[in-house]
Amino acid sequence: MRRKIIAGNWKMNKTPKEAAEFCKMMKDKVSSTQVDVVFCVPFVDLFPVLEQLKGTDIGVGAENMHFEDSGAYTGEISPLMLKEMGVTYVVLGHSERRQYFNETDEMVNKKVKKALDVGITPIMCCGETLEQREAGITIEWIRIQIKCGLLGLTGDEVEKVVIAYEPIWAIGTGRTATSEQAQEVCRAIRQVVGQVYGDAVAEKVRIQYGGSVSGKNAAELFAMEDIDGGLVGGASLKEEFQQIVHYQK
Ligand SMILES: O=C(CO)COP(=O)(O)O
Repeated sequence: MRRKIIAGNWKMNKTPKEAAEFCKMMKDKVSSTQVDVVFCVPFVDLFPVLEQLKGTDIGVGAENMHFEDSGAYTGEISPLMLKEMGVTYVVLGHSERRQYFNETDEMVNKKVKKALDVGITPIMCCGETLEQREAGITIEWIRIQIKCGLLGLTGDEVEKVVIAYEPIWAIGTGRTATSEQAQEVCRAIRQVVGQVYGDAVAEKVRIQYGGSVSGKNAAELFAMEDIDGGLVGGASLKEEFQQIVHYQK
């Protein structure tokens, strides 16, 4: 039985002070023994968030990182920096990074490998555009993203990766994929992992859905067989996040 993982992705929101206040208010409300809960936050918020969440079972993640340990990469943050701070997750290959910062599958693959090497759990994102969905090539596209993102990893490593399926047309639009649409793609992701790394690995890998997840639709989405939780944008910035974490109630 896979343990569900529900992660907030704050994106470029909350100053360090706002981050600390929010965590102080939310930490007891989103503590859960049923599911893994993670806050993925901007780099400058990591310190106050780690401070506030110390002693809780809530994980803290970054929203990106470089694939080198150090070097002449002005403005970048390295995996070793994150590791030393106590960061345990990192979102990689989010569609916003692919779209606005030209991240390629090859870069995502390097970052996923590096995160695993330093002991940070990657949350690797994939997802299709509306045009791709309408052209009927969603599954093909997702299979390519997954195969490229995981290229060169061992089965043991793949088991540790969290995969987030986020249809781009559902992000920040209020237009959630139906639970059947989300399930169909999450199932296809598990199948491709199974084909490349074997069924035992596929059974263990956790696959999240992301895209307008809310307190209202979380229970239905997370009840689907191949959906092991969510990557939550807008609703993770608000008290509503607690309804998502406690979706069973
Ligand atoms: O991109 C997302 C999470 O990474 C989803 O964002 P929303 O929940 O705001 O649609």
